[in-house]
Amino acid sequence: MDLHVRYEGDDDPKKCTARKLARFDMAELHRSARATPFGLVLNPHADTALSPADAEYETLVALDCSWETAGRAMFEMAGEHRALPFLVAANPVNYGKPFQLNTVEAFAGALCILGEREHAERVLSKFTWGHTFLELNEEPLRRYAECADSSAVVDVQQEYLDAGEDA
Ligand SMILES: C[S@@+](CC[C@H](N)C(=O)[O-])C[C@H]1O[C@@H](n2cnc3c(N)ncnc32)[C@H](O)[C@@H]1O
Repeated sequence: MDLHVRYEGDDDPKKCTARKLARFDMAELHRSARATPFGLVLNPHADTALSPADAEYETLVALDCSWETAGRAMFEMAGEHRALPFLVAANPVNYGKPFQLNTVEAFAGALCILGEREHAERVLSKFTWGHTFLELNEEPLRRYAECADSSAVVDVQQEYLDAGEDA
């Protein structure tokens, strides 16, 4: 799976995980939506959850911008848009927050669900906290990767959301 980033550049460049991936030739940055290749777009506002049924695609796209500007309109670009199911961030900025992943975490979560666990480990290995993302999300990632389709992923996600409400 090729990793592409629609790079907005409005976040702290020193902490930007997409720029770091690009430095290691692990992802390609694009400065405009037009220049960004068609593929699976990781979009937290999408109506459909990512599932193993999406593994036929060869291009994964994230939008790297600050969470303050990451509204629905920012994601207007060609592609098949998918939201990631319940997963928890492990990065020092948003540690423990569900759904609000940074770009490398979003790529890694998606790669695991799409059956490319080794690729996920490779991208995360560039970050000191990277392996923590896989540890924190070990069980949901394994279960999502076993689902047949998006609705099965949503059913599994509901169990984690319900467990959170009971806690
Ligand atoms: C808002 S940017 C923030 C990036 C941060 N500045 C960094 O350095 O990594 C994170 C991107 O990861 C993807 N992403 C994060 N959480 C997601 C989710 N729950 N569902 C789908 N995509 C998500 C989206 O493409 C989103 O725009």
